[in-house]
Amino acid sequence: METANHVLSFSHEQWSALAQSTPLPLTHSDIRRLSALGDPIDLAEADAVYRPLSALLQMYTAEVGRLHTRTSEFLRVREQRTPFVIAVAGSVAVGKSTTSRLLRELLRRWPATPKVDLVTTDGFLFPNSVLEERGIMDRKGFPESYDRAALMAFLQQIKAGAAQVSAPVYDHVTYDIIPGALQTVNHPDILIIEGLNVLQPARVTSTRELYAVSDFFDLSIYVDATAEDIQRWYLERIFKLRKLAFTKPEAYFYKFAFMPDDELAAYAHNVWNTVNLPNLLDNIEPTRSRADIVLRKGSDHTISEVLLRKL
Ligand SMILES: Nc1ncnc2c1ncn2[C@@H]1O[C@H](COP(=O)(O)OP(=O)(O)O)[C@@H](O)[C@H]1O
Ligand SMILES: CC(C)(COP(=O)(O)O)[C@@H](O)C(=O)NCCC(=O)O
Repeated sequence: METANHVLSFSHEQWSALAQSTPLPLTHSDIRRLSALGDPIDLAEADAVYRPLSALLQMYTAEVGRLHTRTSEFLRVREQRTPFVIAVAGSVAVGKSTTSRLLRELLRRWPATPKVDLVTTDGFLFPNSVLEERGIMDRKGFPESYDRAALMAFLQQIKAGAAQVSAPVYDHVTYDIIPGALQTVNHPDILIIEGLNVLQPARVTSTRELYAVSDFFDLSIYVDATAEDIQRWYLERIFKLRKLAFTKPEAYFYKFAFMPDDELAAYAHNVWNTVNLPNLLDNIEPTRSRADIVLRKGSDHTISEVLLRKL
């Protein structure tokens, strides 16, 4: 017997057709702002695919807002609504940051949600000194490389409705946490939290409580692609970074700035095969089915399929 499917699937064509009936087409000033992000985003794709997605996310936040008003009346409480938290998960180099920055800009355009913040979970990695002490410097990005309790506490504060909640900051140039640096989030309408491991299931703690960071999400998105495509994007990104970030003397990878192409490619293949691919297969991909929305990308970064859980 065929099992019933709890997921709706839209092809690129079906999904982009929704753009025709979606409000807020991109204006010249939106295009200027999106271009200023510096991401290689195809603006026609942003308008056709990500704009309907932002409309759908907007619908979810508006409905939760209505539920908040009605339940507050029923309970006779006067609590301010908490930020709507959207998680963005997926492999290293699948395009989580690019997708999150684009969604942040598109969501900000809606009158009900002008304040959208983005936090990446790399700020919750343990500093390199701790990773070295624990002998897990080559496990950066694996679940054990994060200060999960600090991430939980951050999200718990956000969903408590606290003002001024701070997160540590990671620097991809120095490849480490910036000592003392903080990103402060001040009660946004929407918070996007982006990272490899945000959909990890609950673990038993020393107090024997089961907890998962996803307990504090209102909605989650998994960005998906084949491991072969992601590996290529990872390599291409390293070559792009060599021309930019790696040339800074303070860069952790400064030694790579002048490395011959074949040596840099060999290094990147090695990191992919020994770190990022095993992390994808063992820890990240198994969480895909927990997401509310899956964005499946084709080899040219276009969204080939959108999968949504049925309501
Ligand atoms: N929609 C897109 N169109 C073109 N290139 C993209 C797109 N999304 C991501 N990329 C490129 O793919 C690489 C990985 O994307 P990035 O957002 O940095 O991944 P992640 O945050 O998942 O590590 C980068 O070089 C980025 O410029
Ligand atoms: C910093 C990252 C762990 C990503 O962190 P995230 O924001 O997804 O929590 C990753 O980009 C990374 O640097 N991984 C280490 C292996 C590598 O150098 O590719």
